[in-house]
Amino acid sequence: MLSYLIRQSRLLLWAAGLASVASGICSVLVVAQINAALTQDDADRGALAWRFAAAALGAMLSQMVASVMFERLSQRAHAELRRFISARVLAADYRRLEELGAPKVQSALSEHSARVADFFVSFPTILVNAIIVAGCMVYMAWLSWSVFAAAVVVIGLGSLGYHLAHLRAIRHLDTAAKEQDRLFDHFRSLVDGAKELRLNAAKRRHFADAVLGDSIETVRRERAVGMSVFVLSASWGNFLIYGFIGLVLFALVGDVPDRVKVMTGFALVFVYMVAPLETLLLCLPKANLARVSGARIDEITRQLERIEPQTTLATPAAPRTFRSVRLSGVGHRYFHEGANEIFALGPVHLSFRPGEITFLVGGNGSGKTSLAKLLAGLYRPDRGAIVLDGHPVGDADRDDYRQLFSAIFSDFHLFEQLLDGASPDLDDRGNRLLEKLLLDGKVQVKGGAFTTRQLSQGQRKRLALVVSYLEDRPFLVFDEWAADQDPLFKEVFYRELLPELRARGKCVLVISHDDRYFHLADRIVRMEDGQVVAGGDAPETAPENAPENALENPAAIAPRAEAAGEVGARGVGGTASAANQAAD
Ligand SMILES: Nc1ncnc2c1ncn2[C@@H]1O[C@H](COP(=O)(O)OP(=O)(O)OP(=O)(O)O)[C@@H](O)[C@H]1O
Repeated sequence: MLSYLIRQSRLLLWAAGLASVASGICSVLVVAQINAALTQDDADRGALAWRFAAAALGAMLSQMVASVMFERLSQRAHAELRRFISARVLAADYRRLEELGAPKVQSALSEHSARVADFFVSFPTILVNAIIVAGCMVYMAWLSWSVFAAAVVVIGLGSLGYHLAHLRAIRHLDTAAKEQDRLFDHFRSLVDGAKELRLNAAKRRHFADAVLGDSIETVRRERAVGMSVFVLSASWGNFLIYGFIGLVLFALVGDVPDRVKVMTGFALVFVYMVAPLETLLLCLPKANLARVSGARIDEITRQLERIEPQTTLATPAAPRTFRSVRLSGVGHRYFHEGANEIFALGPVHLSFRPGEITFLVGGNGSGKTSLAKLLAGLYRPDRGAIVLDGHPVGDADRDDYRQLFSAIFSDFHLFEQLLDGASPDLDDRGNRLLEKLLLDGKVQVKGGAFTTRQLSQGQRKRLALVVSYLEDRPFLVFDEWAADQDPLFKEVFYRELLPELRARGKCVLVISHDDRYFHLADRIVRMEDGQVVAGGDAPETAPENAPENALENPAAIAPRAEAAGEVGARGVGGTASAANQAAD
């Protein structure tokens, strides 16, 4: 990731790097002028003063340019990373995203990207100080080769110690980065579970001490150990420098010519070099943290690798239609790592056609929502195929296929904006629907956005229904939509809205536990333990040669529902309407 960003900003990085090099060189020149002024009696002091002033000015200007450029690089890297991760998340296979979980994505978007961006801010510090140290070395070599050779040995030893320490530190920083993803999950629980934590003091204490506390502590401990190792190795480097100054002053500089100049030069250079070297050694861990974070982002985004190309349909595309959607032996498996068990859904054989209302019923955990996700193309089938108008839906066209659907799952999300592209009558249509759903006193659509989302759960679900209506897709999926509605609105939903959708030719899949309304369905599909036990197509009647519109042959459907013991399961069209009237 880091190398990708570096490649992306190569030009700017080069320019900023050159400015840093210039700043480093100017700083060394300043020291050289100081040394000359201190030790050369016969020097032209006027020329020396000019050179000193030029070097100081050059150091300041190049430092300014480099810092501004690196700041821009850092901001650009941060934005680039956020765009890159968001794009990966948007394009990711939904199931993979579900498996990865929100906290990891959150931590990649926030902390890890901030660390990587930080690297670009610390980069000039590293570069400038590295140049100063290198320049000082060159100056020392110019003063005396033999002493310089000794300096190289000392610095070599320091670097070796630093490298060994570095390997150890990285291990701890890695552990901290992984634990931090879990910590983000706990942070979410702090807010999402606020009610539960307030209602149960023992649970709150356990969460604070054992769960959240442990996680915070692990991150603290691992990061503290990792960073301490770095800091200790920096101090070891410092000690080597002081040792070396002593060695030069009291042992190495023998009777060389210009003894005073060499000794003063070395002492001056070393004292001058201590601060940059120290900064360098302290900044390197930041670069390593950035590397660890970059690797973590890589790992997270690799798991989000896109499998399917995204649709090229423009957002306000005309609503598509379909003649039939058939699940032909489709199946999906969840592997539960902790419990080491598998939940297997299917193989399911089911057909859907426009103008048909199907109720999907069954006990908790029987697989209704999973089947709805499979049907809507959110999950790739592990087996079998989804056949749209006689053509199997593959990876290449699954995103297109999904555009047939509008779904309200129980964990639905309400966006503030309707996100339906600019449409002059969007507000009007939205407000008319709000009126129809008795929400006009609470919320309005203005400028393509809801004026508020601070509503009760049932009201929020009605807002989601408004969004669904506005999307005007041919296939609607309602996952226990009515569960949070009051009896009055349940009536409106089952007896008015659903028939109205059917009359408009919509295909509707309703997941429901409201058995008093089951008789209003055209067909009831029952699930048990991941299998369709009633209302599905028989595998042998599923193939392509089944009548394209089974609605023309309601008898083909009704007996299956009845066979499943669904009291009141009806045929479709006129039959259902008559049944409804009778029930009313
Ligand atoms: N995101 C998931 N990750 C792993 N396993 C899952 C996931 N969602 C569901 N499952 C598994 O699939 C089974 C069926 O879940 P599903 O939500 O499809 O049932 P459901 O019939 O809709 O239940 P309910 O009526 O309670 O909403 C669950 O028992 C669970 O083991």
